[in-house]
Parts: sequence; structure tokens; C-alpha cells
Amino acid sequence: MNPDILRERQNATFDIEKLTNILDGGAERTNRRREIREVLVLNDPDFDYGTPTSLPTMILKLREYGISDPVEINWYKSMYWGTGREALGLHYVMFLPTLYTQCDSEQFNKWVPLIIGTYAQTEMGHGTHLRGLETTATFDPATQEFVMHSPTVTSIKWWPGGRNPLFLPLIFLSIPLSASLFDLFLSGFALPTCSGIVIGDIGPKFGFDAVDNGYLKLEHVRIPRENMLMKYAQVKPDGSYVKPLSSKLTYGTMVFIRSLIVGNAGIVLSQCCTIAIRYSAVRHQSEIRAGEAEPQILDYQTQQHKLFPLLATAYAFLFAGQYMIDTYNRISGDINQGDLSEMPELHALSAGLKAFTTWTANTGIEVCRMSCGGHGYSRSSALPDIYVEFTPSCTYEGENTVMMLQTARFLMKSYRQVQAGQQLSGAVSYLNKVHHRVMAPQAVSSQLDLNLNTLVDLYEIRAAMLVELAAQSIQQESARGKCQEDSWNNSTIDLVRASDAHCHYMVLKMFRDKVDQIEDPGVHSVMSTLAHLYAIHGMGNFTGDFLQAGVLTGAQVPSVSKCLKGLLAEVRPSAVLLVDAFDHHDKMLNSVLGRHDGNVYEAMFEWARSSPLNRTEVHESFHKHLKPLQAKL
Ligand SMILES: CCCCC/C=C/C(=O)SCCNC(=O)CCNC(=O)[C@H](O)C(C)(C)COP(=O)(O)OP(=O)(O)OC[C@H]1O[C@@H](n2cnc3c(N)ncnc32)[C@H](O)[C@@H]1OP(=O)(O)O
Ligand SMILES: Cc1cc2nc3c(=O)[nH]c(=O)nc-3n(C[C@H](O)[C@H](O)[C@H](O)COP(=O)(O)OP(=O)(O)OC[C@H]3O[C@@H](n4cnc5c(N)ncnc54)[C@H](O)[C@@H]3O)c2cc1C
Repeated sequence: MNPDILRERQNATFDIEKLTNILDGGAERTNRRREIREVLVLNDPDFDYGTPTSLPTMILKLREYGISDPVEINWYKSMYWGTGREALGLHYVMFLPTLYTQCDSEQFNKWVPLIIGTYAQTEMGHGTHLRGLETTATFDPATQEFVMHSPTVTSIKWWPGGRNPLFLPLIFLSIPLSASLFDLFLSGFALPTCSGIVIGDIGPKFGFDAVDNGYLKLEHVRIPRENMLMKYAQVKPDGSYVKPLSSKLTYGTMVFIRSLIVGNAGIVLSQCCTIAIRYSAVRHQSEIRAGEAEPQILDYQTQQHKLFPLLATAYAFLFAGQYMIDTYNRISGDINQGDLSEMPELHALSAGLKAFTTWTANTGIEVCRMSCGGHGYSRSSALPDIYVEFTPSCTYEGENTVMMLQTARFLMKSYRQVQAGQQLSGAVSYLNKVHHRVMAPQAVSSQLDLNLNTLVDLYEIRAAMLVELAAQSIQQESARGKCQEDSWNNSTIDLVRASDAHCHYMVLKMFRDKVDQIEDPGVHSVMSTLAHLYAIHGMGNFTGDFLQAGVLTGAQVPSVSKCLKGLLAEVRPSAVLLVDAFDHHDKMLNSVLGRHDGNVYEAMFEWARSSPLNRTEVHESFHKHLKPLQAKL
């Protein structure tokens, strides 16, 4: 083991295993995760690490081992495929959940055990604006069929992931907005040459190469009436339409995956922090004091400033992900029972946190890559691949700006309710204080109060102020004679800013609440330091907001920076131990720089030597191109 990394692991001030257990949701979950990793994957003789041919093996193994819990499936898949994607991701996170939530019982029993599918909602002309989808589904009572049709070039279904040559069944969204199981295979359309079906691949993408994203054009294709997913809405044999309790129930799968994405952003950021911080512990470069040995780059304050706030953010997002999925499970359970009262709040929270966490993690991955210098740009670091696979999460499952505006819609509605004298509950209850002006700037002392609860309060006041400013912008636009829609559009910068601040406050509050639950003194101390770092770093990035909210004075601004530097120094001794607690296996990280043993250079040389370009002493291109050219010169 590299001596630097060995030294970093001495003198631990907290129990790493206990922190890993907290991240997993308990010691039993840690043990189960490791059992899946060590026994069911790494020590499985059939395991052929992450190669496409092993996809069928993985599916059969999941069935052989009886793994059906979504979290355990994710543990198995992430071990099997490492940081890469695999073609069936969409099947597990969108196709199956749609069948689980939108099929009636007869359809569920008929389809769920049998098929693998994809999710075809986006069209060439519309991905965000679902009410603008153009594909039509026209019911023909004479034949009890829907006639599916793509009337325009912009209505061609575009992007469905995992459209394999066998034509996966599709969850298909069409106008009137309803979901149907469009099963090319089971409906007898087994080949693209069938009349009415034009299908293909949309071509090379930025990344996401393990997933074949396709297109599908339909020309008056008929499918049985029974293929419409009829749990919430039905078309009866006589053609009468039974409306769902809410038209937004069809959007349920997107809310589910957005809720999952929050925790995934934390996982991806934790992977990148593991790689960058371990590498920074073994990389020596330049000098701090003339004539002394080159220091570990982790001892540079700028390197700590790049990585430690991201480390704190990774923990914050992992805890936010736990909160988000627990909230999703609770509210979707109520929805299943017909209680839709918290559906708007679930939508607003999942939409906002999905955007907030993916934007932050997306930027953070690049900071981690650049903090590793040239070796960060090598594929051996795994960082370029992680970035390429993660970055579309800012676009898919709800484009981030649009998601922030959905949250803003909920915040504005809540603000108007408070103005009308209503008492709010839930995540926006802090807006109650706006009405009673309790949000007035606190008499701030000359010293910054670093109590975590006080910091949460300051973020709450910042969010409330920005919500009020956005509402006032809309009111001012209306006062200038603008219609409601133009008043909204002319305030969308303020609205996104308010949603971002609301999400920032929510994430910090979740982090503080999680720290409060930690009983082990050592773990509580180090997590409290990270939560402080997350809060102070955000205050440094958005100082203007806190000044504008009257909760920070100009005289206090230097103390924010001073406090930040102190917290960086406080984290330094525990940095490697804190990424060890994420418990990412080398095989899954697949990163020369992030190895647990820190033996980067030897591994990098071996990795380079294995490059295809090094298979022969002289590359064949010399003999094929250069040598003949030399002969002519
Ligand atoms: C392994 C991972 C692989 C991932 C591969 C990627 C797959 C994909 O990307 S699948 C396709 C994903 N596509 C999307 O996410 C589409 C995004 N667009 C939408 O969700 C919607 O178009 C919208 C929410 C942006 C707008 O919907 P719309 O029907 O136009 O609603 P309005 O904006 O007019 O708002 C009306 C009203 O409805 C409420 N609402 C909207 N969505 C939901 C929801 N999901 N749940 C509950 N309520 C919802 C909205 O809040 C409004 O309420 P009020 O303000 O009370 O009127
Ligand atoms: C890797 C990948 C995989 C995908 N897989 C699938 C899949 O399996 N199935 C599927 O159905 N789809 C899939 N998609 C499509 C994805 O869901 C859409 O791309 C996404 O919903 C964004 O919609 P859009 O592409 O129409 O972008 P647009 O909405 O056209 O966004 C373009 C710009 O317009 C802005 N904009 C749009 N509306 C507003 C507004 N109201 N206010 C302010 N600004 C606005 C956006 O902020 C953005 O800056 C995938 C996409 C990617 C990248």
C-alpha cells in the first residue's frame, strides 16, 4: 500500500464502519450490499465484468438470486457495470415502474413477469412540453383497437432507450395523454418491415453508448384496446373515456425517477471525490517551503477548497436522496390509496431537487477531474467517463431549468396562499413567517453565529426573501400591464433563483437533521464539521443573497472566508477516511487514480501498456502508410 495513503488512514477520529452503515441505512444493509458485491458478483464464476455479452447473464442471475428489491437490483447492477451504463437501465427504472404503477391488476399479471421494455415518450419536436406531444391514439370501437399514428416528422418518437433489435415493448405516451403498452413484438409486429412501422437508431451521441437510443415512426398502426394502461384511466369497449383522478398520474414514473436521481447525484459525486481525494493524497507536486520535499497536493489550500466542499456536498446529497426516496414512498403509497393531497408537494420537491443536485454534481465532476491534472484527463482515471455518462441527467427526466420552474410554480402558489392568510405546512411552511414579517433581518452580531441551526435559519430567510422577490417581480410586471403569462416569463430568472435557494435550504436542513440523529460522538463530530462546511461554502458562493436578506453584514463577510479556511483545515486529517466510508470497491470505481491502495503510478503504467496501441512494438500504420510514403520522398 502506498505509504502516504497508509499514513492518511492512521489516527482515525471516527468509526468509518459506523458512517458506512449510516449511508446504507443500517449495518444489515451494509452487510447485504457487501454480500451482493463480494459473493453474488465478484466471486461468481459466471461474472464477466461489465461486458455487453454479460447482460443476459445479469438478468438471469437477478432472477436466480431472487433479487427484486429496487435498491438491491441497483447494488447488483452498479457492481456488475461499475460507473458505466448498461442497456437495461431504462427497463428497470422506467418501464417496470410504469407497469407497476399504471397497469390494472389483469395487465400487471399478464405483462410484468414476461417482458423487457423501454419508455417512448419524447418526440423529435417535444421532450419537455408533454401537452405538446403529437402522436395520436384513436380508438376504433368496431375493432376494439387503438390506431397509433405519427402525423408529422416532429411527432416521431425520439430517444427511447434500449430499443434493441428485438423491438422491446414500449411504454408509449400519446395524445390524449395516456400510456399504452405498445408491444411491437407481442402485437405481431416482430420486424421493422411490418407496414406502418419505421424504426431505427438516432445516431452517435455525446456518450451513453451502452444504451441504444432509437426512433419510432408509426403510420396508422393498430394495437388492442387492452394495451392501454388502465389503472387510472380507461377507454371502455363502447369508446367512453373514464378520466383519472388527476391527469398528472400519467407523469408518475417521471416523479419516481427524479426522486431516484437525487441520491444518484450523491453517489456519483462520492465516486469522484473518492478518486480525486485519494489521488491528491498520493500525488506530490511543487513545493510549499523552499528546499523541502514536494508536498502532497492535498496540503494545498486551493486543492482543499476544490474538493472538501464537494465532499460535504456528496454527503449532503446522499442524505437528501434518502429523504427524497422515503418521501416518495410515503406519498406514492397515499396516492395508491386515492389520497392525492401531497402529490403537488412531491412533484415540486422531486423536480427541484433533481435539478439542484444534478447541476451541482455535474459541475463537481469536472472540478474533481481538473483537480487531478493531466491524469484526470486520462480515461484511466474514470473521471471523463463518469462525466460523459452523468451529464445528460441535467437534461433527461425533466430539463433542469424547466424543473426549477415547476418548483417555482409551487412556491408562488404557496406564497399567494400565505398572503391570503392561509397557514402552510410541509417544506414551504417557512413562508408563513413571510406573512407575519418574522423574516425581518435579524439584529446580526459582529461575529458570525456558527451554530448549525442558526445557519439553517439564515438559509431559510434567504429562500423566503428570494421567493418574495420573485413574487414581487410578477406583481410589478402585472402592474405594468403585462398578462399573467408574460409577467411569469419576465420573472423566470428570479423564479429559478428562488427555487434554487429553496432547494439549497432544504438540502442543508436535511443534512442538519441527519447529523442530529447520529449518536456516535466521533461520527457526529466529523459529520457536523462537513455540514458546517457545506453551509459556509454556500454562504461564500451566495454572499450577495445573504447580505440582501439582511442576515449578513459587510463587516461579517471576511469572517465567512476565515471560517471556511478553518473548516478546510479541520477536514484535512479525515479526508481520505471520509471517502473510504463511501465504500466504493476498486472494481466498481475502475479508476487507476482512485485505488484503495494508492499505488497509482505502477497501475497507470500497466494500464497504458495494455492499450491497444501498444500491442506491437511498431504500430501497423507505420508499415501501411508511413513507410510507403518515406520510400517516395
Ligand atoms: C437510468 C436513467 C435513464 C434515463 C433516460 C431518460 C429518460 C427520459 O428522459 S423519459 C422522458 C422524460 N421527460 C420528462 O421528464 C418531461 C418533462 N415535462 C414534464 O414533466 C411536463 O411537461 C411539465 C411538468 C414540465 C409540465 O406539465 P404540464 O402538464 O404542462 O403541467 P403545467 O406546467 O401546465 O402545470 C399544471 C399543473 O400540473 C402540476 N404538475 C405538473 N407535473 C406534475 C407531476 N408530475 N405531478 C404532480 N403535479 C404535476 C403543476 O404543478 C401544475 O399544478 P398547479 O400549479 O397547481 O396548476
Ligand atoms: C441521454 C438521454 C436519454 C434519453 N432517454 C429517453 C428515453 O428513454 N425516453 C424518452 O422518452 N426520452 C428520453 N430522453 C429525452 C429527454 O427526456 C428530453 O431530451 C428532455 O425531456 C428535454 O426535452 P427536450 O429535449 O425537448 O429539450 P427542450 O425542452 O427543447 O429544451 C431546450 C431548451 O429549452 C428550454 N425550455 C424548454 N421549455 C421551457 C420553459 N417552459 N421555460 C423555460 N425554458 C424552457 C430548456 O430549459 C432548454 O434550455 C433522453 C434524453 C437524453 C439526453
